[in-house]
Amino acid sequence: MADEVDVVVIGLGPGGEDAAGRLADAGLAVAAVESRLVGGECPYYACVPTKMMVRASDLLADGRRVPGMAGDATVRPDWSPVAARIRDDATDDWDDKVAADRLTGKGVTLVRGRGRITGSHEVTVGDRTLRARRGILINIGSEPVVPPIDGLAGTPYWTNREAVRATAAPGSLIIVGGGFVGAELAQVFARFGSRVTILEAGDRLLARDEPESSQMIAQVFEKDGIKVRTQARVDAVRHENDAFTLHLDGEHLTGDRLLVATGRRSDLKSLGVAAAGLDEDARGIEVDGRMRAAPGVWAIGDVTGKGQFTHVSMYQSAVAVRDILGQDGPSAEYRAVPRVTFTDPEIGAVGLTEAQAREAGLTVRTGFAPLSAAARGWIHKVGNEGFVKLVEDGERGVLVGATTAGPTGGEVLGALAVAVHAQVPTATLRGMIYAYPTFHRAIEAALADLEG
Ligand SMILES: Cc1cc2nc3c(=O)[nH]c(=O)nc-3n(C[C@H](O)[C@H](O)[C@H](O)COP(=O)(O)OP(=O)(O)OC[C@H]3O[C@@H](n4cnc5c(N)ncnc54)[C@H](O)[C@@H]3O)c2cc1C
Ligand SMILES: NC(=O)c1ccc[n+]([C@@H]2O[C@H](COP(=O)([O-])OP(=O)(O)OC[C@H]3O[C@@H](n4cnc5c(N)ncnc54)[C@H](O)[C@@H]3O)[C@@H](O)[C@H]2O)c1
Repeated sequence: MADEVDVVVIGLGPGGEDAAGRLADAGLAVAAVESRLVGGECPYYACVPTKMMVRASDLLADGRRVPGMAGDATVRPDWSPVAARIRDDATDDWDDKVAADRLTGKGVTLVRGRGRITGSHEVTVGDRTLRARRGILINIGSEPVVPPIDGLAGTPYWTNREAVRATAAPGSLIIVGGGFVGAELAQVFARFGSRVTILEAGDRLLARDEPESSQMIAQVFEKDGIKVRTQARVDAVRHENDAFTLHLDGEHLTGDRLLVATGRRSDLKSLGVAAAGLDEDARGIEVDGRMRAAPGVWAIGDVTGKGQFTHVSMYQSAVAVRDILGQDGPSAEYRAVPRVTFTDPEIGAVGLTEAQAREAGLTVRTGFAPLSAAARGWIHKVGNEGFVKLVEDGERGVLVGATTAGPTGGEVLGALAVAVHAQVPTATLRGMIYAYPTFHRAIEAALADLEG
């Protein structure tokens, strides 16, 4: 006999965990199905542990910046406190008891195992069938993509999941993929002493960002001793005698560890979405402004393709919960999705890049200001790489995108995320007072550049 509830949540990433709790708080009977860890990728394998790594590598970098600025310092990297902090503070040794108890404490029925949609309003987990009176909320997230490179599958390569469990910084590390994961982890391990090489198939690092961001990070990485090869095509991978050998472009490259960071995808087939009337061969699940994917089916998080970020998953959770509870509220809006690459310097970005704005047919005007030319950048001196770039819809006189790169680029982004979200006229932004001497004062200089 089937267990009857109001809502079945499949997958407990940040959004699914949040939604299950909120729906239970609202008095609904909720079953939440999770095959791995309650909380999903972010707390155990992604955002939190990698940002602990970043924090540690930033400390090393600042220590190395002391000479010539503040005296002498000798920096001797040691990975063990980083590994211990990730194991003990961030992940409880990859044990989700605290999160699971928190959820069941709200009255949610936690069902461990892989959920499969087996009919309208029906989910099967092992030999258990769950019937959802109101519907199913899908939050299955995404899995690392592993490219079909000859020999790779049989080797002990890392994805982010193994990288965060590292107990030592490898002597040498080859990273395939120069996007978010590749860039953040390349710098972390390089600053802990690993010889790092990035192999990127495209023609630049961080290809989703402005070309100026790619150019800046390439220069920073060169100073960090990171080797970058773009337009790299790995033909084969071998693992012998504890070392990886990669064959590419007629050469070979060896390394102690290999990190595959080539993007992520969602497995719709094994979820059985066809039983809910959805296309199982699609890249993701299409949702409307209320997160509805089909009658009685909602989806949130990476699987929706609206930005693979925890804040998007959480934002969509609130929208889906409102709709499931029959409450009114604004529909989802993605005009101002913020994103931060936590390299040093950080690269904050929101909305459209210049190229995307042009592709959208807008009359684009841009403004650019390097941080080094701003008083705070000059004061900061070593480590002051960065800039502010603004993308304006010239016809409407509002910003549609912005990039803030610099020592606190992710924080400076806040101001411009508000501007893009609220469509604040650039004339109004120009009339503001920007505190002296802050990094965000470079916004004023970029606005002046935009005016020409
Ligand atoms: C290395 C790395 C660093 C990142 N850093 C950041 C960052 O700094 N900031 C940021 O905003 N984002 C970051 N991200 C992205 C972020 O981790 C994800 O966007 C975020 O986890 C949201 O994903 P989600 O809610 O879609 O689900 P996920 O976190 O992917 O969780 C989905 C859950 O569903 C479960 N599941 C899947 N299928 C089934 C099934 N059939 N039955 C039962 N359970 C199932 C999985 O086990 C998993 O626990 C990072 C990602 C990576 C890889
Ligand atoms: N700070 C953050 O918010 C943060 C940090 C890490 C990850 N994330 C999220 O996780 C997602 C996944 O990150 P990611 O870095 O894996 O993906 P990504 O899409 O950012 O980058 C993948 C890169 O791999 C390259 N690539 C693909 N196949 C290749 C091949 N065979 N050889 C060489 N290069 C190849 C691509 O050209 C691309 O540049 C991101 O989309 C992001 O949303 C966010």
